[in-house]
Parts: sequence; structure tokens; C-alpha cells
Amino acid sequence: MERGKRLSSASAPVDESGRVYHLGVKPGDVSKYVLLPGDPGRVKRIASFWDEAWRVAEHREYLTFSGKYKGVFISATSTGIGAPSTAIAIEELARVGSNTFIRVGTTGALRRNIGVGDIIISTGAVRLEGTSKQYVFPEYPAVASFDVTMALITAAEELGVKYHVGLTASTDSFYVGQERPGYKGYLPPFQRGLIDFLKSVNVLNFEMEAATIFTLANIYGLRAGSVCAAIANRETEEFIVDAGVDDAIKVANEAVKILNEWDQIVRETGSKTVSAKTILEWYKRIGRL
Ligand SMILES: O=P(O)(O)O[C@H]1O[C@H](CO)[C@@H](O)[C@H]1O
Ligand SMILES: O=c1cc[nH]c(=O)[nH]1
Repeated sequence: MERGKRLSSASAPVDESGRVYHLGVKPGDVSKYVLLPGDPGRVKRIASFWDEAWRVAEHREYLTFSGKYKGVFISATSTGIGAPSTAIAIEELARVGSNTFIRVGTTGALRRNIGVGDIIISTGAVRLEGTSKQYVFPEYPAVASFDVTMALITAAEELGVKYHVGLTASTDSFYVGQERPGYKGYLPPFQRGLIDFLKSVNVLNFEMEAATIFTLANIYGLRAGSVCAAIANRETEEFIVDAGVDDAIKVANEAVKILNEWDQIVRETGSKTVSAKTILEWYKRIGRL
């Protein structure tokens, strides 16, 4: 948005064509299905797997591409690192009509049995970040949508990608908040043992955006899921830059295609939601049953 431009209001700033203030997208620019990487650089990587792709907007940490993937209108918008910028992305994408969000991220695994390069599909998130607490009290669940999650699992199965399914913990800090010693070894007592505690309550991994995405999607009745590449393992201390990211991207793109086909079957059969019946019908149609 150019300097000096007058927007509609302070409480809901948009320009005359409905472009939202931070993302700079307007209704019609983005698909209802939006992939959400934290890293703007990953948006182009995601779009490189599409049949058609065009840049829609770029402002601050928010880069948006739209395009076609196997006939489905699809978009990707980077959220930036952490909860505050991610909440802005969800708020503004929802206002321009997006209703199905899939985080495509990187993550640190907490269990030895999760290999670096494996992907993790999250069913829910521990809200160790602050932004969601400015929306609703901590007891409110940050859960992924079962249909989006099932589409991610189905995509991983179809693509033969090694995946794990379970809870993630979303933090506001990459270092001390994920029990990494800070500068000069700083680590406060209340962070010591965090990894062991989270492992003991069956949390698989750390990242920094899923809890915000899930909480806001639940509040607004929208759909969300998450697939992250385990680039680090906190048990083995391995760290391989971008390990598994292409697999996470392929699974997310394929999940959008699958979900779109399930949504179509739900509409045709007049069901209320994606169910086992939908998925069985889908397998029949692709000749698997
Ligand atoms: O690779 P992205 O999607 O940014 O995700 C992870 O990487 C960042 C930290 O390195 C945080 O955003 C974390 O959630
Ligand atoms: O360990 C990790 C790796 C990626 N992102 C995180 O938040 N933590």
C-alpha cells in the first residue's frame, strides 16, 4: 500500500478495492484453500510444484502466490515466524474468503523415532504462544480439522512419505522457549526439563505457528491442518536444513486436491461433512476399491 494512502477505517483497514492492509490481497485474489509456510522463500518453492502460478502480493513477511494445481485453484501465503504475524495472516485471509488453511512448515522433533526428514501431521497444538491468549482463554482447544488432517494423512500414504501424527507444541521463542540455551547459556529454571515434560505428555514436536492457526480457525468455524518437515531432532541433536520440506510441500498440495474432491462428493451426496462414506466413495472413483 502506497504511503499516504487513506484506508477505509482504523478498525478494519482496507483500500477501495477491499485490499487488506498487511497482506495486500483482495476478495477473488486467493483460493479458499491456502497453504501457510512461515518462510516467504517457501511460497515460491510451493508454487513451483503447481501447473500455473502467479504472484498476487508481497508486503513485509507476507508473500502470496495463487495458481492451479491439478485443476484446483490454490494459494500460498507466508505467515512469517511466530504467532502475532500468523494471526494477522489468518484474519486477513479469512476476510477475503479463504476458509481452509494448511500450515507447511519445518519443525523440531522431540522423539528419537522421528527421523530428520520425516514429516509430522498435527492433530492439535499446545498453546505455548501468547497471541491465541489474546483471543480466548488457555483452556480452549487448538485442534486441527479432522477432514484436513485425514486429507494430509491420505496424501502422505498415497505419496509413500514417512509421516507421524500427533500433538505439536507451538512456542513464541525458538531458543529458550524450546529449551535451547540462550546467549551465554542463559536458560531459566522454568524452561529446564520442558522437552522431557512434553515428551511425557505425548507431544511430538516444537514449532511456532500451528496453535495460532488452529485456535483462530476453530473460533471462526474455518478449517485448518498442519504438515511440518522435521529438520531437527532434539534427542539425537541432528539438524539438516530443509530436510523433508519438499515432501511436506508435496503432501500439502496433494491434500488440497484430495480435500477439494472430498468437498465435491459431500456436495453431491448432500452429506453434512466429510465422512468415511465420502472417503470410500472417493477411493471407488479413483479405482482403488
Ligand atoms: O519453517 P517455518 O514454517 O517458518 O516454521 C518453523 O521455522 C521457524 C523457526 O526456525 C518457525 O516459524 C517455526 O515454526
Ligand atoms: O527445532 C525447531 C525447528 C524448526 N522450527 C522450530 O520452531 N523448532
